[in-house]
Formats: sequence, structure tokens, C-alpha cells
Amino acid sequence: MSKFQQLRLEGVTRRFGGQDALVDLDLTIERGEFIALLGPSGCGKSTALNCLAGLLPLTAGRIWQDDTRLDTLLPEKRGFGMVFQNYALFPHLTVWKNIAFGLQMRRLPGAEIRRRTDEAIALVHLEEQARKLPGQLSGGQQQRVAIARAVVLEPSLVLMDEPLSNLDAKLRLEMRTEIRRLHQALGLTTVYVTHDQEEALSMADRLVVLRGGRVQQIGTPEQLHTQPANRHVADFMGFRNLLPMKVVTTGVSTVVEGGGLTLQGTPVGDVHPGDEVVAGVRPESLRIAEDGFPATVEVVEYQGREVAVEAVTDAGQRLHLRAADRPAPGDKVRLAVDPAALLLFPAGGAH
Ligand SMILES: Nc1ncnc2c1ncn2[C@@H]1O[C@H](COP(=O)(O)OP(=O)(O)OP(=O)(O)O)[C@@H](O)[C@H]1O
Repeated sequence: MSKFQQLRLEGVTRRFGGQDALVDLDLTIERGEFIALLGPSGCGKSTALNCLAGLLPLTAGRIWQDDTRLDTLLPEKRGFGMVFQNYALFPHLTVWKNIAFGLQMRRLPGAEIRRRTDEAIALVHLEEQARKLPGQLSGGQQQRVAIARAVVLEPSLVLMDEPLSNLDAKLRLEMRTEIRRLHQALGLTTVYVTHDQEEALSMADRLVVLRGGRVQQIGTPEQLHTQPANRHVADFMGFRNLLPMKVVTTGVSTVVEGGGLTLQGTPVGDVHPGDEVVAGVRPESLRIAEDGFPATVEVVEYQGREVAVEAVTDAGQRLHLRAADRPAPGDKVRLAVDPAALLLFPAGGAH
């Protein structure tokens, strides 16, 4: 299928028995975008991807590729490429033949098959390995073969389901860059499933955060990082400190109290005096400061230039922070947070 301008998911829903795996997903993917579907295990990421691929029929909703209805087409008619975490290479075929296979199935002329296969091999830097069998390659090289095999067919959309989860940490980092490079070099449109928020933030143009089959937020990495829509997205985006509190005053500043603390924060959405909220702050936004509230250091963990500190307030609230100089367990410290960095989410908030 030819390249499209837009792919639109409208109210895409999938139930298994009575259980909602994916509910009412609305998403417009522009040509050339890199979209990450992000969320914890069981949130519906793979269901969304499989609905797109045509491997799962929709319970409700529609998928459009420009003006063509796509959700009624068989998977092979959609022209998408797929890369999974288990590479599913043919073990008895060389790297070259694994990559050429799809082109041969399409009965393209031999010269074109050779040219495109050689190009794909060069793109993923596997020239040296072209004559080897998959079993003779490292995990990262095998994953590169799987990617080359998908992109050699010049798919209008590439779907990737946790393609790096079987690789070790160092290789995962390298392959992130590699996949992003290929995405750009080939002008691909990519939908990438991961439960790793760092991976999603570093690779994607836009992220779709799912929870319990429902979209929590769609936005750029920066939007999600700085303006999480609710406490669940905040939790996922590294707001490790999430404190139940109650609103005291609103207006010029919003004051909340709870667990023996009185703090100023920034509401996300409507809050009123008396409301229960969850106050969220990242470890890096909590500072050791003389005018702060008292806490006792419990755990200090070395983390490169800084240390990660766990401290407990007098009322027993456990907090995570970063510190440049090394406090010791048992130290009494004072902690403060800027009102702009303390986000206040309605406690009953979205789902
Ligand atoms: N074939 C199926 N039959 C019944 N329930 C299913 C089926 N596939 C998925 N589900 C359920 O649908 C929900 C979403 O599953 P899905 O695989 O999409 O989640 P996920 O976010 O991809 O999780 P993971 O990261 O663990 O793969 C889960 O509750 C799951 O148990």
C-alpha cells in the first residue's frame, strides 16, 4: 500500500469476553511520526498494536488510512512492517536470505531484490554478517536483521512491539539510537510499544500513555514530562513522591496540608478548598534547604555525580530526593520544594 498522509484511529475498542483490553482509542498519526504506546503491563499496548496490524479484529471503532477504511482489511493488505521482541528469523537461512525473503515472495526481479537487500543490510551495518546464519549472531545483530527484514519492504507503517526487551542494557541503548536513525533515514512512520518510559521519551515524537485500556494522555515527551495530565501519568513520568493532601486555600497560591506538612503547589485542573489531592514532586525537585520542613535521612545511594536519598518526615512520610553533597543515614535535614514543581492532582482524577 502506498504512503499515506494520516492514519486515524477512531474509538478503537477491543474486549475479550467481558473485559475491556482497549477502550475508545482516538489517535491521528501523521506520516513520518514516531509514536510510542506506553504503559504498564496489561494496559492494552499490544492490543492496540495488534488492532492496527489487523491481527485482532476491533470490537468497535474504525481505522482510516487517509480516505481508505483499513480495519476491514486483512493484515497482509495493510502493507505494514512488524518487528517483535522474539525476532522470528528463519534459522536455516543466512542473514541475506532472511532479509531478501519478503521481496522474493513478492516475485520482484532478481536485480531489484539484490539491490534492495544489499541496501537494507548496509543500513543496519550487517555487511560482515550477510552470509552468516542467525544462530551465529548476537542478540542485537539478530534484532537488526529483523528490522532490516521489515523495512526492506518499504512499509507505509512499521509496528514494533517491545523490540529491545530481550537485549542487555548497553545494547538496548545502542539500538534505541539505531532505530531512531533508521526511522529518520528511511522516512518511516513508526508505532513503538514499550513499558519503559525512558525509552519512549528518548525515541518518540509523541507518546500515548495507556492505563487499564484507556488513554491517559497523548503528548510530546516535553508535555508529558512537565505537564502530566493526572497522577497516574505523573507516577509513570518519574514523580516518585506522591503525597495524599487536602487543599486549604486556593487563589493567588494554592496551599495544601497533610501528613504534618503544609506546602504550596500548582493545581492540575480544578481544585477547591477541602478537596483531597495527590501532591506530586520529582526527586530532583525536592531540595535540602534551611527554610524547609524537617526530615531524617534513612538511605543514601550512590548514583553518579549525585546521590539518591530516602528521607522520612517527622510524621512518617517517606520521600525521595537527590543531593549533590552526601548526607549520611540518621542526618536531620530540612527539605523544600518550589510551588511550581509541586503538582496537585485531584485525588479522584481520571480513572
Ligand atoms: N487473547 C486474549 N484473551 C483474553 N484477554 C486478553 C487477550 N489478550 C489480552 N488480553 C487482556 O487484555 C488486557 C490488555 O492486554 P495487552 O496485551 O494489550 O497489554 P500490554 O499493555 O501489551 O501488556 P504487556 O506489556 O504485558 O504485553 C490485559 O488485561 C490482558 O489480560
